Amino acid sequence: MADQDLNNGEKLGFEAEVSRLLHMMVHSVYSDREIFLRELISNASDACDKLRYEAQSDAALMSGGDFSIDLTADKNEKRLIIADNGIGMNRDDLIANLGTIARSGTAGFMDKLTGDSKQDVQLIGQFGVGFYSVFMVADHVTVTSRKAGDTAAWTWESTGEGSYTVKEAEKTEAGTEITLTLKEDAVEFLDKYRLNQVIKTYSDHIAIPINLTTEETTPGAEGEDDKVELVTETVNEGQAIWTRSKGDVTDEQHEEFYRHVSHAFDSPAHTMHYRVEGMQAYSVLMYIPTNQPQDLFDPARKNRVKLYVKRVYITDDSQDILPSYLRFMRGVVDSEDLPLNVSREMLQNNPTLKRMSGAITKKVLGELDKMSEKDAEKFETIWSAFGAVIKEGIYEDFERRDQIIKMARFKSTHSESLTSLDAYIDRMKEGQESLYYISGADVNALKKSPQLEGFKKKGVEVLLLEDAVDDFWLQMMPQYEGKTFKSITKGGSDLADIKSDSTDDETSEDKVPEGDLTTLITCIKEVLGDKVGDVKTTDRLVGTAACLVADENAMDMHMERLLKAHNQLEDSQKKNLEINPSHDLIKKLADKAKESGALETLADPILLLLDQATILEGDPLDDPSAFAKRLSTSMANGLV
Ligand SMILES: Nc1ncnc2c1ncn2[C@@H]1O[C@H](COP(=O)(O)OP(=O)(O)OP(=O)(O)O)[C@@H](O)[C@H]1O
Repeated sequence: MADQDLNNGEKLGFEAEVSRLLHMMVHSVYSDREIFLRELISNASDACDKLRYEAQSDAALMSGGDFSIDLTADKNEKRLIIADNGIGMNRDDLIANLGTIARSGTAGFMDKLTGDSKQDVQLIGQFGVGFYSVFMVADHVTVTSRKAGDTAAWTWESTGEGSYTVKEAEKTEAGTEITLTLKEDAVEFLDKYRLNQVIKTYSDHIAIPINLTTEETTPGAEGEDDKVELVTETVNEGQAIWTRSKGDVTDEQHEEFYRHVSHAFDSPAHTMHYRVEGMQAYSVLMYIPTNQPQDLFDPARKNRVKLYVKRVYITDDSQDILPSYLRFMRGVVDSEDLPLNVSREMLQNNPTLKRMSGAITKKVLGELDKMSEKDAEKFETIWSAFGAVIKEGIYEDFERRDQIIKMARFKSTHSESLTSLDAYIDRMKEGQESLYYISGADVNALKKSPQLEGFKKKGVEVLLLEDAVDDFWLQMMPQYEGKTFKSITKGGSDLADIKSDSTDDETSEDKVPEGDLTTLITCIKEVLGDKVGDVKTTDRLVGTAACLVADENAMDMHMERLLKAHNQLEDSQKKNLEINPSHDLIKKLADKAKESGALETLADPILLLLDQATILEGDPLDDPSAFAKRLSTSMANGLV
């Protein structure tokens, strides 16, 4: 609710979520309060980048000279001022940016709050809370800003308690000046050495000079007052980190730059820092994160790598720098060849960018490939976080699909660790022609699938595919190294041709004789009618009497479920019921099927057989109450 303030400003309430957040900032004790400075400097640097870009097409916007971030510590007033000559904010920007939760990092933070303030406060480090973190150290904050190109300036002011005011102000140049009146227990952030240390730790990589002005006192001579002077020094290197040579950048600097550039709070799992010269010239400083970024599975599948041209920031929204299946990468690509005045629109289908993108993609995949051989453990960690996304490349990058599938890792019944397809092939059994897999969203459920029983018994390895994308790339790539992928939930799994590990196999088993089986199958078909496609015997079951499988030429059952869930498929295809001729229940049914009146006595048990196979698939029953009745009758009969 807006209302007129005494100073003629407009008083506005924070969005409810912001109030909640600010309450935490004001009242909780967080040990790493110094991060507020990182946030403010990072925002100031982004603001300068934005103005530099805008000024490419409108030089008049650049009225303030070279970019810099200027910090002034005023011990008397207990004030710390952070000023930049970047893009600035108008009144609406101030309200939208400093009155609501607009950024995903802060939203992620809010989502994770538990209500236990001790626990919650630790999340600040993991998610960051942007500008609002200033209220950990300041009890009063003013932000005076003038947007480049505007003449009006505005001051935003708050104590972090429920509301803020916005009023017109005077400011001679575009940019933003933030004044923090520090809390009693935060005056350490006025000390030159402390400020130096914080800036060096978190912001050394910032490509704009960060100047620090502090008061320096020199003792006066006998009878004279001490001399107090203002001293300004530039604290950071001020050189874009990606233009430094590889050996000059420490791990800590990479970590800080990664956090700045990706707005993330984990550490990079892998760093790629290199420069290309020749036909094309560009620098790359990219990171593979440790944790999955929040927007990883957003349908927009957006890239976040920032594009610079000759050190000038252009965009972080170019979908042409890397293919979507590498959208987890974070960092910077700085081209020497693109024109400086390139507009974001011009980047689409730009041949220079395309060539660069192709080369960078090749390099990323090459690096992953190398890592998969030389540092399997690190590769598996990265694959576990991003494999599901990289596999999209098998589906959509025809040129690199072979390379991606070769490096892909999968869960399997062989062991707890991941396997490559090459390693799977090395372990294939004599007589095994296909690469067997089962797909579904939950690996633990997959491991219990009845269809696996026969494979386990024969020691035949089955890949457990748990990512939705698996069903899609399998359509594009039905074979690997001349071997066909076969779903074990489909017919034709030809287990009989594979030599078994165990000796107590097939022969010793007393199965239902062929003739009796034929009678039983006829009976089952009669009872089930068109509820199933076909009824067959199978050797894929051991402890289970019957299961449902898709026809050999039909769509895999998991794929069908996925498509139905997305309304892309209406009718399911009929499944085949496969029965286990070694199972006691099937033996008993086969005996009964020979008697007269079998159709009537076996109707309920046969329907139950189908019901339980349906339940095992995790599918709902068509008629649960009929199932309950059948089950009760059967149990009652059994108990007599
Ligand atoms: N010095 C500044 N100059 C211009 N705009 C600013 C400045 N500081 C903040 N802003 C604006 O306020 C917004 C919110 O800032 P905040 O630090 O809360 O989050 P953020 O910077 O968007 O996210 P992150 O902290 O992940 O970088 C920024 O996106 C920016 O638009």
